[in-house]
Amino acid sequence: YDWNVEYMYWKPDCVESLVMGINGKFPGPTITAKAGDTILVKLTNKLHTEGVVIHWHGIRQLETPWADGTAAISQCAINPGDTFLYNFTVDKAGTYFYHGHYGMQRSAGLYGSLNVDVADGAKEPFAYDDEITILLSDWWHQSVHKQEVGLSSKPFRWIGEPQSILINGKGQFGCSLGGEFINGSTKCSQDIDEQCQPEVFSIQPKKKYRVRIASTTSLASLNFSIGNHTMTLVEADGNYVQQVEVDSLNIYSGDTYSVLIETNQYPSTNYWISAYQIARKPPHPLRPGLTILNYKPKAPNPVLDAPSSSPLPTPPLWNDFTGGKSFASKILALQSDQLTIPKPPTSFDRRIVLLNTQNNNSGYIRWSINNVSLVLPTTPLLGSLKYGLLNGLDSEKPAEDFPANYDVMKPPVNPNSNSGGSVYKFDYGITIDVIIQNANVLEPHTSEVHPWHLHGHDFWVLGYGEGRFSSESSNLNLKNPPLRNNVVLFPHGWTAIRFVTDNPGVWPFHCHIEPHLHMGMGVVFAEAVNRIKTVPSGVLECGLTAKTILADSITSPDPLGAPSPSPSPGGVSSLGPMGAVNLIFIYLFVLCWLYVC
Ligand SMILES: O=C1O[C@H]([C@@H](O)CO)C(O)=C1O
Repeated sequence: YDWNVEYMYWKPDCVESLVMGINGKFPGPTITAKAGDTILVKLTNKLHTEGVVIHWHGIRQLETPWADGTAAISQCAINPGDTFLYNFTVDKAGTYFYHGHYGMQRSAGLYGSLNVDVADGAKEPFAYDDEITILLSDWWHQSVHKQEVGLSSKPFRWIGEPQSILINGKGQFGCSLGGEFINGSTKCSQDIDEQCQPEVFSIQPKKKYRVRIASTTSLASLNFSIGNHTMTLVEADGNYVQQVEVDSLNIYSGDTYSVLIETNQYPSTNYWISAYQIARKPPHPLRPGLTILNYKPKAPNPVLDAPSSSPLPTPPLWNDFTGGKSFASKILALQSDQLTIPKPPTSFDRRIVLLNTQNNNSGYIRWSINNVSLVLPTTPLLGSLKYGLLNGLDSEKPAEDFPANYDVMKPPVNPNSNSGGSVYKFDYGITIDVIIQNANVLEPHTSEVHPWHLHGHDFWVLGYGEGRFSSESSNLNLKNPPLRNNVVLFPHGWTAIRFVTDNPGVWPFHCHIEPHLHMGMGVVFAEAVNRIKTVPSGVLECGLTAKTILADSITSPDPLGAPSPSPSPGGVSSLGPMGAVNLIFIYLFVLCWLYVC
């Protein structure tokens, strides 16, 4: 793929805004691949004054940790005008997406779908005739730059709830397709702009469809449903799950699912596809993302024909966390004789408890993990760790637990926290348990939902619980825990996950809510960095690593160390031509010295 990232005027929800698009499109193009394929994306930064990177959400980047697309962690941001080549393998079939991972560029619209089919000759554990892809997002009229400044200002300015929920990049602000069914809402007029006309999903009757659904929302958690169509859940985050029938899905930012539907309903009616905001109090009147499922051959005008649809699905109560937990507990690993579904090791080698707190550092509102609010360094951590550049790293070792007397049900007694790069170092081949522990925010009796996402891995979700985690009394599921890369943390509760450190790299683990990560809600796992062999030129030529690489002359032939326009596919050795010359020189010198002695 040859992609240009640029700002464009666009009307995602019928209101003109600046949107970050790819090749003049918003959302970016859908990538469709087969398991085992190599993906090459030549990304040119056409933003005039900002760097850019793209993260391939859910792709583990086996042996290509430098292609994970996290600015200041796995690579230097690509400068305006520069081109960078992402070169990685999609090793496993599933539903994924990609998005910006620098500042709040995901919220600016830098995202698209990434679907991986099974390799030729391989079979999914379910059958379907065709598929549709749905990418959910949320949209603000305030630019992400204003949002970012507000979040780091004193006094703090919160971004508020989204103006619109988008389905495949389209929403309607100030009106609703389902206007007559939503208290206080008005129906959209016919002549809404093409850029915000809902995408109608037209399907053939009497077939089985796979619906791939991913959420790249900045903030919103969503309840997704398709009117009159029961959904059979078959995949979560690129892993097969036990088939279970549901009427709706609770989908948090960073989650992906596949469901199967039978198109067995009366074909002359249209059916609503709806995404209602949950887990945070939504605005009034409700502003769900809406579109329609339509049976061919009748091709509807979505605005005119929406009222002739079956009844609009009713939203759940936004704070129905009991329903949310019941849905989460239905997601279990598929048990299969035909497929090898990895089981978790029965015990762990190291357990890390991560307390999530909201803090007030002299009027600056931050989120912290074990009292450290993540601030990324200017040199990518992959480089500082690989080359042992201590100046690029925090000397402070992050805490593995939090004080026994901390009351997770109350606001913090001391709301102050520290800032830094919270890097946990892991040896190769050990089993890590992480307990993500939620707490009360600064406001009494309040705790929020946080979806946590791990890069470079799938993890087993061992369980969820209320209050403070206790190793004696908290139940963990070792029998059939689902493998995922994203997991919800419920208010005032805990979530336990397990993974094995078998993928050398530097992997962020963070809240997938964009403003929360911006406010420090994450940590970094540095895993067996000594085993990372090659890093192509163009990845680390910034900050302290630029100096090291130049000084050692071990990389880019480009004397300025600027990201090379096209690193060769598969990566080039960090030992560039100059490094080889140096080695020969040292070898000759040692030989002469031995001879003289
Ligand atoms: O990070 C957040 O800040 C606000 C609020 O807690 C303080 O204004 C909010 O709702 C968040 O999720």
